[in-house]
Amino acid sequence: MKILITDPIEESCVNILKSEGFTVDLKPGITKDEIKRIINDYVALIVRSGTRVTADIINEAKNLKIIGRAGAGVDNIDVDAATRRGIIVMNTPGGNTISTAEHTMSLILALARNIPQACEDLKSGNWNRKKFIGVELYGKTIGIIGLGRIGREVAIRCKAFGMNVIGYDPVVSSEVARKFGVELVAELDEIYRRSDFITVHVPLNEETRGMIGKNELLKCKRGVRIINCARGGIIDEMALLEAIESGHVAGAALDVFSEEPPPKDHPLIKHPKVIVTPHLGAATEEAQEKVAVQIAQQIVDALKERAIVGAVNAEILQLAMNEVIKPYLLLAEKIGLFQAQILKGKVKSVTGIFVGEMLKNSSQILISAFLKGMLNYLMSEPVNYINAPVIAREIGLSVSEKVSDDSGNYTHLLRFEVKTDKETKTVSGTVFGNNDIRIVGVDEFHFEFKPEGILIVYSNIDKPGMLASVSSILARSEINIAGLSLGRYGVGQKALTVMSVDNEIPQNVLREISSIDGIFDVKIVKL
Ligand SMILES: NC(=O)C1=CN([C@@H]2O[C@H](COP(=O)(O)OP(=O)(O)OC[C@H]3O[C@@H](n4cnc5c(N)ncnc54)[C@H](O)[C@@H]3O)[C@@H](O)[C@H]2O)C=CC1
Ligand SMILES: O=C(O)C(=O)COP(=O)(O)O
Repeated sequence: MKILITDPIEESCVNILKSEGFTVDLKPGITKDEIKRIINDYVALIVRSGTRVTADIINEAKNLKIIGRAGAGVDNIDVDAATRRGIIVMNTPGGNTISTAEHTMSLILALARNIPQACEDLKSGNWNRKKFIGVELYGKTIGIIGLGRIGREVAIRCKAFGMNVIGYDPVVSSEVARKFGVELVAELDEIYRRSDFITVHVPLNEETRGMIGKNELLKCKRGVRIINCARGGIIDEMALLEAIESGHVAGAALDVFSEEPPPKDHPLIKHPKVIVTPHLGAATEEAQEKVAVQIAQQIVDALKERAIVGAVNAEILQLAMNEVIKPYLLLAEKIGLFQAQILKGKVKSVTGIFVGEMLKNSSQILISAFLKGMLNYLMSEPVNYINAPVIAREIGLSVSEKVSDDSGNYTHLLRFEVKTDKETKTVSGTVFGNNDIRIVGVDEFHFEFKPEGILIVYSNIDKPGMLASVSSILARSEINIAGLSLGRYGVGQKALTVMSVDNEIPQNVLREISSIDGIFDVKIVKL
């Protein structure tokens, strides 16, 4: 199996992958066209922020299973396109947290004391002590937007400088924020209104793109200093330039830019009140070693199906590695495949009904497993746990779940109800022992059969001779019956028969069985 790496990465990443038996092609600086030309050969792609993994690359990658980001931000990867194709996207959060927090502190201090400007001035032969008078951090208020891994480490360090730290993050509680010395505010406006320094530590996404623009900057205190060590594009660059030129913003420190590398004559970068670094937040020996090792180990674990760590679009996959859940996933998939082959009409909706705490807690992945089984049969493109819900949505399938206490005496029971434009069909199953999967109900009929191999499924009137007629046709064609399961209402009423056979059923045999009086809806099901 081959792995492609398209950005510079520490050697330890390559060494780990090779020691686990993978072939690794390290091609930093490779062009997009070249990636598109060769990507089909690879099962995994590893990038940093330099490679834009766009939908057109992803669509060429027929064998790709994982896109690994050696770092935190995945905004350079089209995660939706990857999910649609069933490709895992994973990052290595935490590996570069400290380095980025320390870089943020370096920028805050450098900005407060005009260090880059003073350094450049002195190197060009001047001795200007007055020109570079700065401000103290002590006693100033810093507003931290985004109190995740990096935001929190920045908060701890700002506290050590005697700053008053306020923060905004919709998913963090006041209690948690207080542990890091942060006063949580309810509105971003309060950050703008109160802060002497503002630093952003949020991911770049549709919600955060341009979140600090002209209006937000106007809400800030006059003389505010702004730091961006997260992503270019979160702060509107032109609005920031205008606010600095007008004197409303005293200065900015930027590690990241909306276009990287930025254009040569970027007016914001050239501005004397702006200090810049070329995306160096994670550029330390320690961070690079950590993210290189982490991404290599995560990819090995995922490709060898040992564990899924760091997946940003497939959190539920971790459950698929759980030995107790595994047989239920196989069962759900087989029920999906079974339903797809016996249903009449166009599928409109699927409802998963779960009995037992363990199954209720795993409902999402069980539904994905069912959809995987059903959609792989109905559609020509490959469907897996990751893209199954997306594809279901695309084709207008309504998917829901219910919990049930109607266990039919089973501790754990899965039931999938599928509605088409012609009928509703419900199939249930359970697992005996550790991994003996069984279908135990089809509609109102109770059964017990193993969902595997070739099955003949038919409805019939429950009267003498039905089974003998079918078995004599099969015997004549030298088809061996391996198992039999009958479900019926009562004598003389409608019944359902599931017969497992050892050989393929030729069309003429199928026609002959279908023509028996009292037998109808004959289906061959392959599981
Ligand atoms: N300059 C550099 O080299 C580096 C930059 N980064 C950037 O920093 C970002 C943050 O990294 P981590 O702290 O590790 O991520 P994280 O996921 O631990 O934290 C992000 C936080 O932002 C919060 N958030 C999301 N949307 C928000 C919004 N609209 N308003 C306020 N808060 C919001 C989240 O709730 C979360 O707590 C990354 O996404 C990446 O883009 C990360 C590492 C290095
Ligand atoms: O991890 C992140 O989000 C970063 O921005 C670091 O980027 P890099 O891996 O240094 O290109």
